[in-house]
Amino acid sequence: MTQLKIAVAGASGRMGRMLIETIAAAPDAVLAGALDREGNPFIGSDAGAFSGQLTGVVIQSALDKGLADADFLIDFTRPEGTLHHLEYCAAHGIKMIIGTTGFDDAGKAAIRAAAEKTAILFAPNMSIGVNVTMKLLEMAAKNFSEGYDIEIIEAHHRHKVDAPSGTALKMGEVIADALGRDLKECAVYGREGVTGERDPSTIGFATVRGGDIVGDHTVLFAGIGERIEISHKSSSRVSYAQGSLRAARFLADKPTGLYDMQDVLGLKG
Ligand SMILES: NC(=O)C1=CN([C@@H]2O[C@H](COP(=O)(O)OP(=O)(O)OC[C@H]3O[C@@H](n4cnc5c(N)ncnc54)[C@H](OP(=O)(O)O)[C@@H]3O)[C@@H](O)[C@H]2O)C=CC1
Ligand SMILES: O=C(O)C1=N[C@H](C(=O)O)C[C@H](O)C1
Repeated sequence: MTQLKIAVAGASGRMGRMLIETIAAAPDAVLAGALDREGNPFIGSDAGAFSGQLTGVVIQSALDKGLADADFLIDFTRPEGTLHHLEYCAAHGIKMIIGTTGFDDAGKAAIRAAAEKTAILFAPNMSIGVNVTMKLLEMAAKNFSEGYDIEIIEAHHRHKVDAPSGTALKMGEVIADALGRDLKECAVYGREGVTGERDPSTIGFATVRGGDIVGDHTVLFAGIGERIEISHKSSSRVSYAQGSLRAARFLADKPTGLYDMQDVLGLKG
């Protein structure tokens, strides 16, 4: 069996650690490198030290060392980190699975441009459950286009730095597209003070941050006499890591191009 040679960026982070454990347990993948940024206290440590299962792969800050043996980079870091790695991967034909959230429009454009040089899978949520939920939302939105107010509520752990979550924003885009609206024009991010009555053409977002919540998303369609809630709740980061490995398998025979988890799951169209 050909082994997928995968490096992990943000190796000491919450997702990095989970990815390293998941790769170690996968029969068709091998950890081929580990990255963290300069100054990170774990540079020079074995990437498996957190789980007590040594990998023989040392966490590096230099991209040429950390990526020397890798065909794939799985990146769950921060936008500035991912964009730095992106340039190197595009130049060296290393395929990327990008889970980082919080990109601005210029960051997203850089990812699109890099996908002309290498294969990239970019998704704000790698879990199978969330991506199937996206499809349910598309179907629901088409049927609740009149008379239902749409609100997206998300909750995450106290360490999360971006809001609303990338998943909530993607849910908003899927719903807006299904309704023929532009999310940039109809999104309302939080409310305070005398807001006036709700504009029915808007899609509202509410953010909760606290404790160790892994990631909860609910879309509320509130009508007269009834309301419908479509929810997904993550109880472990393992679903994101397993989805990322599935994404690497999907990219294995793709030389270039930009994909998302809907492509992996055959849910497009
Ligand atoms: N798509 C998906 O399915 C999921 C996406 N995410 C997203 O993944 C990202 C990471 O989440 P999480 O693991 O919880 O975060 P953590 O803060 O736990 O980990 C981030 C890692 O990236 C490193 N890092 C931070 N800034 C840079 C940089 N500029 N260059 C290189 N490395 C950097 C950190 O190093 P240091 O400690 O030195 O700062 C750390 O090792 C977030 O954007 C989150 O929203 C999370 C879960 C699922
Ligand atoms: O930061 C997190 O933890 C998560 N981030 C992603 C997002 O912003 O949607 C995915 C997941 O919800 C966990």
